[in-house]
Amino acid sequence: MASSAIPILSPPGTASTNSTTTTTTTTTTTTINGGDDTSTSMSAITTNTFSNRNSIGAAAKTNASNPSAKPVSLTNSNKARTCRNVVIHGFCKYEGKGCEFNHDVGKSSASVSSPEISKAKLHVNSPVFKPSSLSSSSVKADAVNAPEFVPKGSQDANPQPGPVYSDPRQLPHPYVPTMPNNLLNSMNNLTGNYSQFGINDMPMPGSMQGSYYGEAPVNNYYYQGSGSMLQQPLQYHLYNTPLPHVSNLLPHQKTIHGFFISDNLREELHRKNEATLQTVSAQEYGLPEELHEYHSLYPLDATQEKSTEVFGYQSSVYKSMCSVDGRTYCLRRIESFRLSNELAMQTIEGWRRIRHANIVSVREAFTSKAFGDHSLIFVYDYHPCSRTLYDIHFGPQAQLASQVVVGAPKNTDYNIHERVLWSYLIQLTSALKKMHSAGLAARLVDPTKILVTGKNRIRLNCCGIMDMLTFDSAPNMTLLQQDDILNLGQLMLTLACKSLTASHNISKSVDYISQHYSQDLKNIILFLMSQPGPMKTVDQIIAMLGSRVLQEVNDVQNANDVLEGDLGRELENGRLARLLMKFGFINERPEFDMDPAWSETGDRYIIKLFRDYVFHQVDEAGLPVLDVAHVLTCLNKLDAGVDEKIMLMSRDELSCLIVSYREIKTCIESAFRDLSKSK
Ligand SMILES: Nc1ncnc2c1ncn2[C@@H]1O[C@H](COP(=O)(O)OP(=O)(O)OP(=O)(O)O)[C@@H](O)[C@H]1O
Repeated sequence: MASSAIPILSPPGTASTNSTTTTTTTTTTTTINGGDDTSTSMSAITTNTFSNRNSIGAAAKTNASNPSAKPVSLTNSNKARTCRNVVIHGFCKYEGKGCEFNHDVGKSSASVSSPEISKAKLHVNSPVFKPSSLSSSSVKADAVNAPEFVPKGSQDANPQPGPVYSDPRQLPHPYVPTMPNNLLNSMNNLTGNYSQFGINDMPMPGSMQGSYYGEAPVNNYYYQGSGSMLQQPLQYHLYNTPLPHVSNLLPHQKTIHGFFISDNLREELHRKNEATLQTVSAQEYGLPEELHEYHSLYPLDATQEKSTEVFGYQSSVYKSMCSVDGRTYCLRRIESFRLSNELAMQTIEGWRRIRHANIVSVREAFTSKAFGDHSLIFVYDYHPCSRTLYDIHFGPQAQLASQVVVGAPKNTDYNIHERVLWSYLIQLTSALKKMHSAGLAARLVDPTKILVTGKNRIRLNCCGIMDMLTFDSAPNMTLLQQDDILNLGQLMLTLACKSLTASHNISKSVDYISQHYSQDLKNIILFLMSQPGPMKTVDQIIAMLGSRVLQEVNDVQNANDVLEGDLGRELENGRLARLLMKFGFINERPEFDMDPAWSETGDRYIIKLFRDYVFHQVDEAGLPVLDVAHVLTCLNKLDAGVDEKIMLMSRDELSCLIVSYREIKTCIESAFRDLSKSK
């Protein structure tokens, strides 16, 4: 969608009402409930006809000034009055078929130029008429069952010919949808584009359905038609950010984006869902169909190259689905490793108990021959779309960025921002604290084994692997914990200097840090890398972090507030979704309680008319009006049960009801209660 800024006239009370009193002066009003419309919750107005079904938003007049209004019968005196259909729509389809009003508007210049007509433009967002004298309590059933008006003499075999408009300017303004043209166009475009995404167009079966080997299906997606579609498209960009020329709205106006979570977050969540659901053909990729309790393996390694640097063995990583709990996990396979001592398996138990925000949780470990060799498999929590710290700061993209800024002055984009470095340090220290307190050691504080699972959000990965791989050598845990601290220092040095070889020349690296970062950061890195004398502990690091921890807590809480705001907006949408579900349960239900007409009678009839009002409006050409803002506004008002009144029109255009959102809400609740009681 190129642009989806929809100015919405809100809040309800601020809408102008000038068109409401002027469009209704010729309406023949019939008050259903004995004429006592001050105590009537809903007025049913029966007119000779309202053409252009559901072009609602025009106001209807109730006889508010006359509380004891009685039904008015049509008499010959009406011949002197201009037919309202002609006034609103330019023609009356009952003209010559019994409609008694005057259709000879062409000769009456007053009726053409009257303010009545100029203000009678029907409009989805037109403010609705809110009669001051009508109270709203509940809808009387007899209002719904009120007899429909049938014009006298409609069966007349010799209808009088009505006036013919020779000059189109005499016709009143046609209905103009309120949706901005650009939105309408973009919606049309979208519809067109999505029609291209038929299953037949996607040559995916049996092949990888993702962008795993960087074949850039994303480009295909954005440049549709320029290549084959490899990826099931997601509606990431269904709501683009508003274009500048439509985003300068008045304070009381809202864009469509105001109703939903931010684009970035929505896209990120979509991407994560997509990544979690991606599959490949096991046969094609030489993967086992099943591995212990896991199936649907999907390789996560970005390259085919397998290094033995970290573990001493080749390893590979897969996403997979657990057949026991249906969840997605990450499997790390240590290839060609034969477990000689069964006791080594017990080392994983300590790790299974660790739950920490900066540690990728370990689920279990097992051996398998499913790959045709002796493999050791570790199962971890799966974090979709995560990348390693190495990828982010030393991967091809980061290198490209560094080339641009070679020789750049202090604190340019080339260096990692100091606040990010402190954040990493605090998170990793927190993870180490948890492990060391549990008598464990990370043993892998390495940029390739630290996952970045969100913005500056890191987690230590691959915990427990080294314990099992080196079980026989019975390593000393105290020394391993000292190594963790040393490795943390080296990692920070590497990141601060943005160089993988920073630890080869420590004095030069420290010089670089003192030039580009604060004294505090340099001191803490030096402490981490210093020889233990006698022993360094994580608590000492925490003491040195000092007030930086407070800064981190503040940042985290701010981020939390933003997410809570987004959650709040989705909560609103959740309410609307529930309303729509209730509509679905009630509307067009073929039968309930032995009554085939249940969904068409009583309260349900009003609900049906309201559904038409919200979703089935048409413009003057009979084309559907697809105004998302109108739908959202109506549903929000319905959910809130506001007293604002709207006019609902029957599909045969012979009768209409004036009813408040509060009353419709009561109808829905009552109908839904009936349905749920029947269970
Ligand atoms: N728990 C996990 N959840 C989700 N994705 C993961 C998880 N662990 C690893 N990955 C993904 O798998 C990819 C490969 O991980 P791996 O640890 O093998 O990194 P690597 O850089 O390839 O290291 P090595 O050179 O040792 O193979 C990572 O980039 C990451 O996207």
